[in-house]
Amino acid sequence: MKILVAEDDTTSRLLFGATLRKLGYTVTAVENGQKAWEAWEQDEYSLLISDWMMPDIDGPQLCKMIRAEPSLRYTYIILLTALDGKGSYLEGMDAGADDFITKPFDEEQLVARLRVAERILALHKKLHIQATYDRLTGVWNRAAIMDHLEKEVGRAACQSTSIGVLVADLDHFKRINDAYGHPAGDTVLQEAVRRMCLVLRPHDRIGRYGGEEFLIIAPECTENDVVILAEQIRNSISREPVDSQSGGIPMTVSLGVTIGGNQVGGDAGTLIAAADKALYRAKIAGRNRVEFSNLEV
Ligand SMILES: Nc1nc2c(ncn2[C@@H]2O[C@H](COP(=O)(O)OP(=O)(O)OP(=O)(O)O)[C@@H](O)[C@H]2O)c(=O)[nH]1
Repeated sequence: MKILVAEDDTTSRLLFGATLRKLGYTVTAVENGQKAWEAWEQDEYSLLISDWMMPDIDGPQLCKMIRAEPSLRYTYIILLTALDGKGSYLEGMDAGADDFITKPFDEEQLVARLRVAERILALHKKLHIQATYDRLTGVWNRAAIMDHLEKEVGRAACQSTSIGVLVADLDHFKRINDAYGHPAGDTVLQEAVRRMCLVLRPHDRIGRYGGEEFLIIAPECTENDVVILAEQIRNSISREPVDSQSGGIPMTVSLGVTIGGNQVGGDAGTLIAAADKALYRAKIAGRNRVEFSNLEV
């Protein structure tokens, strides 16, 4: 676990650093709130131990700044205080701190506080995984891939780049369930994701958009690129039947694709609508195919 220590008193800072390192933690120790803020922005720290009183940015201010950031990761914050009084504890908690340690610190008390921090961080991570990933396939769930699409649309607008959006829907999936059973259908979904991931580029992202429907966001794609990527996905999926206890299960996919961003524009909703429209055409035209739709903006 990576810990950031912000403490302007040199002796106390060195002592914290040495004790935490001895306990097996990776520590970055800085001498004021501004440096702590810069370090926190640049790296991922699970825990911040910050002095209350520091020049410029003090402990509670630092807490507020960190809590104001829309970050996926949670930083557990312990404030160091020589103060003793209910008012200040509450002020620290209201600013976003999770716990306190009174200076000079007692090592056993520090270890106990770290145990609590680790427990809370583990719970937070578990909740985050449950809220972000699809349990069956392991890819992002609908909310997470939609969040990503919103961010990528914003990024494409700022940087004048294009963005490819692909909606992939397995064909006649109900028939697969009906013929081979629901557990076999689950296996097919998992294998479909594995095959799609094989052809995605490093910055492409995939999420489960519905039952047997997946949304893929492919940044910096031309119309040609996005169609090629969709064809690669289609080929990868239909290449060979999926192994199951009841024998090989043939599977195919239809894809609707579009591009937005760079000169074309479009918000998340318009992009999805265009890709959906193209998907509808692919289904009507016989499935196991790719269709492209322009944005209607
Ligand atoms: N095994 C399994 N089936 C699922 C899951 N989620 C949704 N389904 C099934 O997916 C099927 C989707 O059926 P439809 O929407 O009719 O689509 P389809 O049969 O694929 O037909 P087209 O999309 O038109 O090619 C339904 O039978 C759902 O019960 C899942 O997690 N596991």
